[in-house]
Amino acid sequence: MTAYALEGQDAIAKGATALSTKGLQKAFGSLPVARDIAIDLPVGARYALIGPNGAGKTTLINLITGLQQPDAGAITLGGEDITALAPQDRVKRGLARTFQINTLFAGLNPLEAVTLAVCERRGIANRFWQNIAVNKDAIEEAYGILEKLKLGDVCYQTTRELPYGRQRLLEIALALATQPKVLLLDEPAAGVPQEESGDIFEVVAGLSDDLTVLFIEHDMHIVFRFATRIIVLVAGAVFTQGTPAEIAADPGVREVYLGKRHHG
Ligand SMILES: Nc1ncnc2c1ncn2[C@@H]1O[C@H](COP(=O)(O)OP(=O)(O)OP(=O)(O)O)[C@@H](O)[C@H]1O
Repeated sequence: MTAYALEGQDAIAKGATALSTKGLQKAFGSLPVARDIAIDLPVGARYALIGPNGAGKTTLINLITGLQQPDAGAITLGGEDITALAPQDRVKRGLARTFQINTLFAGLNPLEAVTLAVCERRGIANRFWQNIAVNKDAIEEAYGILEKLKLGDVCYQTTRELPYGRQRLLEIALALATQPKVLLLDEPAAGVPQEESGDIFEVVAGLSDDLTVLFIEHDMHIVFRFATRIIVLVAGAVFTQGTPAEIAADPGVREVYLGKRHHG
């Protein structure tokens, strides 16, 4: 076996599909919210998922992460079928999403919070409070993540005192502590002043080429600036997908947004 093949067992090869869904179906009572959804995200993608309110964007993320179970269809991560796995087992295999920082993390500083998340991944979280010195490697890894997220300069400040945009970046840092291959971001700049939301996406765009990112965003300026490809969801189904230029020129997409315009 070549060295490349050995590496490939753990890393998803470049040019390969990182995440895909096939025939994904979900209904809440009589309301179908996922209708035969088939998407493929190649390794290193920076894809946007857009669509009018209630189109089913968050539901699709919930189905992919395992927070909700599909009625039919399959989800594969790096070629492995993960449809039946619990959310935490999907995280272990390299699927991460962001969550709003909880009150525990708000009282810590970013270095403590991300170190704790790194220790959790390494299975040494119970030692975290006992002897910080034994966690030197974890602290270094956490600091490296914070630097990537441009949070190195505030790593000792209490999280709840950080500007909101920086708290949102910390949420991404916490997700990166799980060493994901695929990162799902549901409106990562929500609540951040519009002039600062580009900074968050700038940081996301600059993350490793090996990391695959799918983000939901309502601000079309941001979507067209940062997405390499756009998937348009309407009424639970993929309406169309394409490059930003293709989507911008698509009269059908324009109609969806102008006809039912809620955002940007
Ligand atoms: N747990 C649930 N039970 C019943 N209906 C739900 C549930 N979650 C979502 N829905 C409904 O499913 C539809 C899709 O919701 P979803 O949040 O996935 O849309 P969205 O595209 O993310 O919307 P938005 O842009 O407003 O966040 C909506 O009509 C919503 O009211």
